[in-house]
Amino acid sequence: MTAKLLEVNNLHTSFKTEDGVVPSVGGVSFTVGRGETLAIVGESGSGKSVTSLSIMGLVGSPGKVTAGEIRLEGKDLLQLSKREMRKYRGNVISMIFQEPMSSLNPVFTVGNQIREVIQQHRRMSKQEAKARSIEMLDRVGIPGAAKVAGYFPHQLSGGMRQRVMIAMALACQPKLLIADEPTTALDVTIQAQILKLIGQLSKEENTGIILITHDLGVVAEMADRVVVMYAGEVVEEANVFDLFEKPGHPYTIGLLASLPKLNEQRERLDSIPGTVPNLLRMPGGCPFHPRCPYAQEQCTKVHPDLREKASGHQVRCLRMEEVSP
Ligand SMILES: Nc1ncnc2c1ncn2[C@@H]1O[C@H](COP(=O)(O)OP(=O)(O)OP(=O)(O)O)[C@@H](O)[C@H]1O
Repeated sequence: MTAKLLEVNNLHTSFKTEDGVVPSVGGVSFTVGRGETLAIVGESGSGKSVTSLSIMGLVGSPGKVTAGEIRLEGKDLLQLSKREMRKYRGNVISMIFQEPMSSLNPVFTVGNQIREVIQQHRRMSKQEAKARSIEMLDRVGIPGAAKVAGYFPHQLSGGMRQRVMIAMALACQPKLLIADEPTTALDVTIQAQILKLIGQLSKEENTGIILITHDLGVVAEMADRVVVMYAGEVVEEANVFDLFEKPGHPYTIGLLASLPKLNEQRERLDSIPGTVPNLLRMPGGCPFHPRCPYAQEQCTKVHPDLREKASGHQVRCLRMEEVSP
């Protein structure tokens, strides 16, 4: 059997702070296949971004990956030198961030910035790389790509800047694309266009995608499989249909209840009471128990393992058998 495109095994990433060591990611495992879209969902602070930065090799001091494996086509990225990792980034693995303005350089034209990425990783003349950058701008649906290549980032709208970021991220045909809240900063119609574009380009190139979002509507639209994170751990993993139809973790059920449904008029949406725990002062037992309507005494004492609910569907809950949506 050939290795999965990406295998993350028991990843631990923590930050040293004045108050103590923050265990942001505490033993996360998942896989992404070629051409597959895996969504990682969870409230703010659940560890989604730190997981993706760990994969990119971009966790900076005071953060550190302290244990685990991140295998891309079988090769453990955590064993690569900084120099080797730079060859992977932007090339084999790319990332699209929420706010393109913070990733684009304001003093260079967008065409130059895409060309630079291409030339960093491919043996191409300046002319060839320039042509490729215009071709990429065209592919992401930017009208008048040759002209726009000469624009500076501030001359473009938010949606156009995000298209430029996608063009840049895909210019070297990465095998894995990490999209961290790629559309949160955009208005709803542009969001839909950008998501469609990412989906379409990944299908054409068989790119694996990790989509990080707290928007379950986006998950339903885009994902093949879903990982739900809570307090730095995976609490549920399932294919997108099972997750929506037969959620097994009370936290997932809470997230789904906060999703507006079509043809349903409600005064206000349900949200999960309470907040994500402070990782420095985690409650004993199951980290979700203080907010969980199913919690019993055992939940305050025993930390649950992931268990199989059905084939390909895992849940980290002691009371999984009693939980129903
Ligand atoms: N530089 C840092 N120093 C200390 N703690 C950090 C740092 N970066 C992240 N953390 C902590 O790691 C935890 C996980 O953060 P992360 O950004 O991965 O969450 P997230 O699920 O992506 O949230 P969001 O949706 O808000 O981006 C948080 O408790 C956060 O406070």
